[in-house]
Parts: sequence; structure tokens; C-alpha cells
Amino acid sequence: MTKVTILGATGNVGAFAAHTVSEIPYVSDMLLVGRPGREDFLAGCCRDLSDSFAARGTDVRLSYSTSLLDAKDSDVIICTAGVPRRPGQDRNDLAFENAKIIAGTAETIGRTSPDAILFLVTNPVDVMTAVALKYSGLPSRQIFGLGTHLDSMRLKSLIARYFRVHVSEVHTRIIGEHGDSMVPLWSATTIGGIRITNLPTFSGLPAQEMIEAVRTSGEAIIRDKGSTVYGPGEAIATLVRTILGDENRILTVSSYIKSEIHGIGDVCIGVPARINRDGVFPVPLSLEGSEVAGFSESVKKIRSVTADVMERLEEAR
Ligand SMILES: NC(=O)C1=CN([C@@H]2O[C@H](COP(=O)(O)OP(=O)(O)OC[C@H]3O[C@@H](n4cnc5c(N)ncnc54)[C@H](O)[C@@H]3O)[C@@H](O)[C@H]2O)C=CC1
Ligand SMILES: O=C([O-])CC(=O)C(=O)O
Repeated sequence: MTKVTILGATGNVGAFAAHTVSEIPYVSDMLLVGRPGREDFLAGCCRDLSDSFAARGTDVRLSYSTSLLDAKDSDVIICTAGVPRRPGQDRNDLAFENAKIIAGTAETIGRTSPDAILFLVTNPVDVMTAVALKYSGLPSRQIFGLGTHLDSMRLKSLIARYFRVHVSEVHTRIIGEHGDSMVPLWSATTIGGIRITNLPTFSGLPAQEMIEAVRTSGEAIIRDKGSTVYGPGEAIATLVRTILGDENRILTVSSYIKSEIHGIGDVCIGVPARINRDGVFPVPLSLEGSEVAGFSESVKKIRSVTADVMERLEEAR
């Protein structure tokens, strides 16, 4: 049995993630968890998804619950529970409200699902990853967040369009905060295996505009259609497939680093990490000068928001 549980399954991201994750061939059981009072909605989601399984030929045992305790025996628990931002809000504005939800959730999971990998999507995702790490008591390899994976995919798509190449020809990474202080790694960006900085056309690349478009992408989508769903939903499935398939892919996720990046550490933030069935392992890395400076600034910011939230959580408990 390979079981995946989705917390916040009645929400926009959770409901679509249920669909994308159900396509992963390794998944045999999927549990949708919502809040008490949402039983009818959860039952409806299960029926609707089951219809899609029949149409698609998917064989996943589907169930729902309003109790976190039913997540026991999960291989992966995806947490999308929490409030989303409204137009005009920053992700960090959600920090304390969502930290209260994540702290309680993580405590229960640490106690009842000690072998699970806990995957945070709730924003601000870097801070929520740190909260989950502390309150679950699980080893850091078992806790990670979506981090800058989606941002990296957004940049990949813009680069592919600019150079008129297939997205699979582009490899790129954004590290740091899933937020304004994110840092693009041009030093790690290749097109068709060639470093982007070695292409004569690189000098004409509107790099600043591209990064600004990535930074503001979530905000623009929320303004236009209320929430980001398809990008996060597919990104979530990529990560779950990487874990369950024991694929050892290197993806950019929010993870606890001790000192892996230029000696910088003791924070949960978006970094390249090797991901497999045992969890998430940050890859030691050296960066170029301006990238180190940008990453240090991003770490400083996330450390400060995290410390503030941890203090307020302690006071509130
Ligand atoms: N890291 C990333 O790249 C992304 C993160 N997000 C984040 O994911 C979260 C969910 O987003 P949406 O699905 O759009 O929001 P939504 O409002 O549609 O769904 C939120 C879900 O959380 C549940 N929830 C709310 N308060 C709760 C509480 N006190 N206890 C337990 N469950 C609670 C709701 O019942 C619902 O199922 C937000 O924090 C959002 O910012 C969304 C997209 C991408
Ligand atoms: O922007 C938001 O609030 C949702 C999110 O994190 C994203 O889509 O990148």
C-alpha cells in the first residue's frame, strides 16, 4: 500500500492536487482530509474524482475524513490547509494565522505518523516548513515545502518562450524565499545543456523583467482569477512522484539547511535538494558573488519572519 493524504482537500489547491496526485502510478490509497462540517463536500469530491478515475482507468482507493488521525500510515502527507492571500496581501501577512494551524497539525502528525514525509504548501511556505519541523519533532529529511520549485518552473517557461525552445531544453533554478527576495541562479541555467551566459543572445535577455514577472506571478493570478491552482497542483504531483518513485531528482524546495550553501544555514528556505523515498537532502553548493549576496539577504529575511512567528506562537500557547 502506498498512501498519500491531502490536508485542506476542500480548498482550491488541495482539490486539484487530489486530481494530479491520483495520476501517479505508485499511489494505491488517497485520503482527503477536511474540517468538521465539510463531510458532504468531501463525499462529493470523492464521487467526482471516482468518476474521473473510471474515465481515465485509474485504480486508487479513495476515502475522506475530518480527523487528522486517519492520516496514519501515510507515506506522504501534503498540507494545503490554511488561509490564502487576498489581492494586495503579501504571503508573509498570513504567517501567524497559518502558523497556528500548521503547529497543531504538525504536532499531531509527528505523534501519529512518525514515518510520513510531510510536504508543506501553505504560505508563507518557508516559514511554515520551519514551524512544521519544530512542532512535529520529525527529522528534517521528512519535512519540506514547495519552496521555489514553482517559481523555478515559471522562470523556465518564460526562458523557453523567449528562446523559442521546448521547456524540456531549459534547466534553471530560483533559490531563497518563495516571495520577493527570491534569487535566480543564472549560473545554473542552461538551454540545450549550454550555459545560458555562454549564448551570444544572453546579453539581450530581459532578465530583470522576467524575474519581476515570476515574483508577481502568484499575485497577478490571484487578482485575475482568485487563486493559483494548476501550477501548484502539477508542481505538487511532480514532488510526490519524485518521492514515491525514489527518483533522486534534484528539485528546488524549502528544506532545513545547516550550512550547505556557502556556510549559510539554520533556516528553512528554497534550495536544490535531492529527493527520494527517504526524504529531502539539500545539495551543498557554491554560488557566484551576487547570488551569494542575494541568498544571504533572503535568508536574513526568512530568519526574521520565522523568529517572530515562533515567538508569537510560544506566547499564544
Ligand atoms: N507554496 C505555494 O507555491 C502555494 C501555496 N499556496 C497556499 O496554499 C494554501 C491554500 O490555498 P487555497 O487552496 O487557494 O486556499 P482555500 O481557501 O481554497 O483552501 C484552504 C483550505 O484550508 C482549510 N483551512 C482553512 N483554515 C483552516 C483551519 N483553521 N484548520 C484546518 N484547515 C483549514 C480550508 O478548509 C480549505 O480546505 C494557502 O496558504 C495558499 O497561500 C497556494 C498556492 C501555491
Ligand atoms: O501567490 C500565492 O499566494 C500563491 C502562491 O504561493 C503561488 O502561486 O506562487
